[in-house]
Amino acid sequence: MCDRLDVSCVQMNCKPGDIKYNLKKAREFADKAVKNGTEILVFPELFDIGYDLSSLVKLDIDEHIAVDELAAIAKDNNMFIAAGLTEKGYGTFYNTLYVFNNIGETVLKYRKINLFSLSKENDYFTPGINPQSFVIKNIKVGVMICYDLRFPELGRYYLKDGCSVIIISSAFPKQRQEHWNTLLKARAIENQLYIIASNRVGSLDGLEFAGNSSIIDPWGNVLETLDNESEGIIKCCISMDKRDEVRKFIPCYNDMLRLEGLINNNKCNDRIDIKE
Ligand SMILES: O=C(O)CCC(=O)C(=O)O
Repeated sequence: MCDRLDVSCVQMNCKPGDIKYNLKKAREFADKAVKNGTEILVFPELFDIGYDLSSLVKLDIDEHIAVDELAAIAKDNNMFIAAGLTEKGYGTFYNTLYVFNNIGETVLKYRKINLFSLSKENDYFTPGINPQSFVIKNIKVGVMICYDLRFPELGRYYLKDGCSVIIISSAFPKQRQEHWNTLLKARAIENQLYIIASNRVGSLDGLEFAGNSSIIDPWGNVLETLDNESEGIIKCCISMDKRDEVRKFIPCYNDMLRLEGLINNNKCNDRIDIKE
């Protein structure tokens, strides 16, 4: 049983609505990543359109351009790729994270569950309803997209599902960079698993993005990170020995099960109503 994985994260500045340009850059990043032994490479949220939601109505997005090219890049470089892409459904769009394996097959399609209303994502996309995970080298990996990060319930779901890693593909704004860094660490520490988080840099219509793409271990140590403006790739070899060491040292999982039992036996009577 293999317990190590070479993971890399891309931090890029995408061109709004220019799918071909963004895919060309993706191939360049993958060509670099393969040289350092990367087994799985992660790209930011909706990086095909550079998170430019207005381009969805202007462009006749053909999902397959991005999906086919990313699958080919994965195959050509013999690596897994996780990438945030636009998915065109019947009369709707989804904000989707695709995972391709090293022979170019789609092994996972996760549709963002928590759409970000502040950016009007709800006006453009249909929300997903299923958390998703996949396995690489016997290591189970759960996935999130950007705003999902704010919901500890999803991280918990993946922990209970047996995941040792969570991949997060994002277009998280600079204005809340501290939230980003804090939430990434929190999800790693509370679930005692690895976080691999890819974010974009640059700006779109005055909205600046936070970068700070990071790889964090189950103890909450930031193993690798980037600043809030540079493009680049970070790489780490993650080890399940570290996961086991942390989980043995503080047995959060068993204590959580006990706590859940207690909570389920106590009914919550007072609910908070938030007035619109
Ligand atoms: O949670 C946030 O502050 C940002 C979320 C976001 O930008 C997104 O989900 O695209």
